[in-house]
Amino acid sequence: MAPLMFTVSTSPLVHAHSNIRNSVFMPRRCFGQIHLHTTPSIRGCSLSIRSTSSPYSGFTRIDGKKEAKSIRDEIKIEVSRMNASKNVVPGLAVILVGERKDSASYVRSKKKACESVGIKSVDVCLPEDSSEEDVLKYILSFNEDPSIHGILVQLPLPSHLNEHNIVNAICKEKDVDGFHPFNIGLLAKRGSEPDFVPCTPKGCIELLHRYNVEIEGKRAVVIGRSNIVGMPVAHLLQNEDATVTTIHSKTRNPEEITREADILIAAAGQPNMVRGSWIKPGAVVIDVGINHVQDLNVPSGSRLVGDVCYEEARKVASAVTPVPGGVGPMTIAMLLSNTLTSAKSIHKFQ
Ligand SMILES: NC(=O)C1=CN([C@@H]2O[C@H](COP(=O)(O)OP(=O)(O)OC[C@H]3O[C@@H](n4cnc5c(N)ncnc54)[C@H](OP(=O)(O)O)[C@@H]3O)[C@@H](O)[C@H]2O)C=CC1
Ligand SMILES: Nc1nc(=O)c2c([nH]1)NC[C@@H]1CN(c3ccc(C(=O)N[C@@H](CCC(=O)O)C(=O)O)cc3)C=[N+]21
Repeated sequence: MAPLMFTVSTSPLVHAHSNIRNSVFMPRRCFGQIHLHTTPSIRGCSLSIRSTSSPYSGFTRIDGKKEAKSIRDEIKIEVSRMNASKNVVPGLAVILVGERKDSASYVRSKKKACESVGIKSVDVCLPEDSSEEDVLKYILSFNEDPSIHGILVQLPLPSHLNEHNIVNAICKEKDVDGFHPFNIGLLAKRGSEPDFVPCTPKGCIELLHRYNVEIEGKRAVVIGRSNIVGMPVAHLLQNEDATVTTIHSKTRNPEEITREADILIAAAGQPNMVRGSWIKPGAVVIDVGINHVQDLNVPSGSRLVGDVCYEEARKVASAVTPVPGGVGPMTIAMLLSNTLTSAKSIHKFQ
């Protein structure tokens, strides 16, 4: 079979000149080309065995942790430049309702990330049985607070609360999650750009850009259609001229569709759902899934895995994001980026 051509760079030098101010919507120059070949299909997801060999020598592990650090470094410089010029510190308010451990852990990570770049973070932790009015009271007060430039309500909310009413109450100028219908509408509308793009989808596209993955004209398949990840990432890919197919829980024979994908984004919340045999040889795979699975070999008794069986995927794909260390850190970096953008826009600082 003739080798396929795909533009993924393996050189770390290509990451050196990123610019957070316009990086997400700006197509990047493609540096290297990798010649791909087919590999035999692989059965059985080797969950606990770390294989070191890959039949595809040009395989790239997409390092979200490293890219997120580099983005944070750029944001830190911008935050201090703004502070020096305008005497303004960007402020992010995070509202957490209830006691979900994973949500509390994400909120801690966000706080730590804010501190690392000089963004002020304000956390409000409300009890599980809070009423809609309780939550709305905080949102309306942050909407008016000039020291707050971004507001995030950690999802999922307890089931008695109406997510729609709560998310819509965040003023669109401070909607750093990009979940407000105004921003989602602009994302979906041709020829327009939202003020804020949801952080996880933005992080996925940013990784593709930073690794010089060509999107235009490619076949992209997104597994999942949620408001947080699947739907917005499909719009972003389409806005970059990919031909996009979305897979959801009612899709029949999903593996027949994923095998056509040059770019595969998995966001279903199903541990190791995407096997090696689901992947087109040479495809770029972005694993958004965050799943805790039991592992009695580790002291905590559980382990984090994605939606993609990484050990199989690395033998077929040209590039894959790991979990942890892939999309997750990028999500938080994009939240910081959106908060900085908001502060700059509110204070008219370029
Ligand atoms: N790394 C990060 O930064 C982030 C990670 N996540 C993780 O990403 C994953 C998805 O999150 P989120 O979008 O919020 O999840 P949701 O549960 O809201 O949505 C899951 C989507 O996947 C679809 N789906 C579920 N099971 C299957 C299946 N077997 N086959 C095909 N499609 C399926 C659902 O279909 P249907 O619409 O038909 O129900 C739905 O559209 C989770 O693991 C979550 O923890 C989420 C946000 C950020
Ligand atoms: N309003 C709102 N906005 C969100 O963006 C939002 C949300 N609600 N609810 C939950 C999901 C999930 N999410 C993650 C953020 C960071 C990591 C992350 O940093 N993960 C690390 C590992 C973390 C760990 O070890 O548990 C990694 O993948 O390397 C994961 C998931 C944001 N979400």
